[in-house]
Amino acid sequence: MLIIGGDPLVFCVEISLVCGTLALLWNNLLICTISFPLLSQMVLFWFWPIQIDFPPTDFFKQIVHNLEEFRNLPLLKLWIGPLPFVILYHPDAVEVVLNSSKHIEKSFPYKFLHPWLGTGLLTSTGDKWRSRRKMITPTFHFTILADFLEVMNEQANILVDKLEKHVDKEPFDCFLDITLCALDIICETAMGKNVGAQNNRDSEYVRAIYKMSDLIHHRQKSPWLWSNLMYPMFQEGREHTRSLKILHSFTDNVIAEKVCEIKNHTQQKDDFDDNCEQSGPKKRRAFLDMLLNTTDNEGKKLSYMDIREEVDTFMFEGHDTTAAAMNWVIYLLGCHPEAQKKVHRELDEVFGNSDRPVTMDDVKKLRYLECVVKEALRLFPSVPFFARTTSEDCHIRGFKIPKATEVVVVPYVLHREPEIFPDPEEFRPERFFPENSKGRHPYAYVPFSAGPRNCIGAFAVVPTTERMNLNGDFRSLWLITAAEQFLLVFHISIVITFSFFPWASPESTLHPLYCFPPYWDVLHM
Ligand code: HEM
Repeated sequence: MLIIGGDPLVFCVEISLVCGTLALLWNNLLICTISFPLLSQMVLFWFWPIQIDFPPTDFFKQIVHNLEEFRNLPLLKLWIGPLPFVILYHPDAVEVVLNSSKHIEKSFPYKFLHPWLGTGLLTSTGDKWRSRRKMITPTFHFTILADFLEVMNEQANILVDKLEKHVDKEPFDCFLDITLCALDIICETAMGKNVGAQNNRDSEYVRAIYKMSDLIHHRQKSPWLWSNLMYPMFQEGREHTRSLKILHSFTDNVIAEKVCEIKNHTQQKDDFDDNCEQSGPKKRRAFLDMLLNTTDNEGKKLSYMDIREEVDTFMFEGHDTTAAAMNWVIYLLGCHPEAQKKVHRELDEVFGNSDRPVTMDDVKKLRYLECVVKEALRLFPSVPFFARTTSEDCHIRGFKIPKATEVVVVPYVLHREPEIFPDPEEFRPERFFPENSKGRHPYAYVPFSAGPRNCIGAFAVVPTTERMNLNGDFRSLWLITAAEQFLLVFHISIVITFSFFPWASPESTLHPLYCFPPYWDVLHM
């Protein structure tokens, strides 16, 4: 009945979950792995190609729905096509994987990022990942981030000017405006190139980034698109090749320009040094400048392809996540006028009537706003799930998980554990006040992942990964993460502007026309 009347994936997921659960109750994950895949695969392979093409919203909604239903079970397993995934949604389970320096290998679906991102920091593994992480970490030093603040201020001003045009007018969808602002910031900080996406939303590069993200997401959940040989035969595969060309030639040009610029600059500096003392305005350095100068332990520089894969990785990881988070923060403040009022009060205390640029000191003083950002990332983590392949046998919540198992951490569900976050669906920034976060399980809140392979954007101002794991234990605002700073600066501008809007005033809530990242919206219907 379910197959005929409903969605075959739901049916398969449910069969797998029930079977998996029974096997787990018998305390033997392997029985489950061996006994049931045939049934699930048969159904999936017969029906998937016809019916799995439902929107990403439904796909995610189904997974979350099932996890909520079985939350009280120690572990769950989900089949995606021929692949079984062990799902982790309890802090003890998440800790085993994230805290380990062994389980650093990314899961199979990350392979579809390789044509675009190569094996950069996000997708690499083993020694390559270790040495890259060591090389790149210093470029996220606090002082370097302070330089980037200037770019954030400039771009945030452009955004505010755009938003001001809507004051006292009809409600509108601000999702794209905010996303383009995030994109401009990452382009300038990562590559030192102003792409002007905010003023030209139709740029070929911008369109290619979005197309590529959609294509990869779709391919990850469509087993018939997995073969590299077959993929180009599909319309999607051809679009993939086209977008890839645009993205790579853009990065190629930027790197070539940069190399040229550095050569000229070195030449000019040598000539200049020969004649007199150096003076003039300080040149802003981008992540790319640093990559071009970075060396490994043996003093070897990164190759051209190494640099390109890292620039592409940071372009992708650095803007999508922050854009989603900013949008959610604004939405939640619009829905919670009391919290919005408090943010306003705090901004007034720090800025008064001034419209000067935001400084690092200002950011440190905005304690309530920081809690708002954290609570938004709890409810709507920008990376709602991420996955690893286990590198050795391990034990999770009493079960033996064999080497090479695909495991998925689902922060969206983890962050809703009612024993740790009572009334989990409620937006309560107070949860992150220092006095309320004492003693919280260190792996109960992981919007930036955690452990040695956490988000490098979050790692920046925290001296050790272990300290970063103490999520919620932010005794000093020096521990604000890089990614959060990025969000806060935007946020200040946005809140100021939005306060002019009748529908976002403390007395009202955001208009329903407001649009969200696609994978979340149906969850509230
Ligand atoms: C709200 C903002 C952000 C959130 C919520 C976030 C979240 C995450 C998460 C969950 C991961 C782990 C992904 C996985 O294991 O597959 C990750 C990894 C990563 N993030 Fe972020 N991120 C944010 C901003 C940034 C920014 C601004 C940058 C760079 C400018 C960045 C660069 C990276 C990189 C390079 C990795 C891979 C790290 C590694 O594997 O060693 N992220 N991020």
